[in-house]
Amino acid sequence: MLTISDLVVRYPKAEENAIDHVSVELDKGEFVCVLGKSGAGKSTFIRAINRLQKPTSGQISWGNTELTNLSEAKMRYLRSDMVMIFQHFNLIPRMTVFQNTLTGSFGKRPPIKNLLGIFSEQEKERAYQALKEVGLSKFAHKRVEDLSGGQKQRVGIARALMQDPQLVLGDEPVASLDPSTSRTIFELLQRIHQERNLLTIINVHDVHLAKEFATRIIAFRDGKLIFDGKPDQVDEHQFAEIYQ
Ligand SMILES: Nc1ncnc2c1ncn2[C@@H]1O[C@H](COP(=O)(O)OP(=O)(O)OP(=O)(O)O)[C@@H](O)[C@H]1O
Repeated sequence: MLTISDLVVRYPKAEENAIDHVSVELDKGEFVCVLGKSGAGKSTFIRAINRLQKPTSGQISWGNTELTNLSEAKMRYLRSDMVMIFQHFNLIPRMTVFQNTLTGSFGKRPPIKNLLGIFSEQEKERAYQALKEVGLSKFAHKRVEDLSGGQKQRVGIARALMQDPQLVLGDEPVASLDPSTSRTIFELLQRIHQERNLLTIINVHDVHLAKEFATRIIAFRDGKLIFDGKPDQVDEHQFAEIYQ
């Protein structure tokens, strides 16, 4: 269970809170899509959960662990429970698909092994397995820079699977992809979500995708949580409220 209590994020020198006293509980098994117009606070919300953005006040708890005051070392370990899938993939373009996937195991290994690039047979096997899961086995030894956007995002997902995550965060993971590829990526995320019984939280601009794939939708406006409900409750009236 992810429990967010009275969360505030204010950026330095900003006059308004980017996240303004938000409380919400999200549970395993839920596929949550986060809606809101540009600047509403979606990305800040997602980034505060894994502390890429430090909260100004309030609490975020994952299970029994309170995240907001955790030391960086402990957070680093815990973060490996959580994975982030980014809009621009955050891959290393000149490295192969396989090498990029292996980097997903970094969080739980001694830094020296990461630095030297030493991986066990078991880790390599897991990377091949992750690539199989996202349908990229054939591309394992291709350089990432030679892939399409959708394929790159699959590498991002394979890298995430290497961490054996409990919580998947997506910061607009399909914003750079065409509609058909976006749908395929959502199908993949949904399959992984269901097979592993995860908590998945994804920012998305496309309301149709959110309504089709989410089990729950939350929406922000000016940093405030203004909607929390089932996808079929996002009707024309709600749509106008969210995007006005
Ligand atoms: N690094 C930053 N420094 C200062 N202000 C920021 C920073 N990042 C975001 N903001 C501000 O915080 C608010 C929320 O931004 P955020 O990126 O979370 O919105 P968003 O809903 O994800 O928008 P988009 O859909 O355009 O990505 C906005 O007013 C934005 O200008």
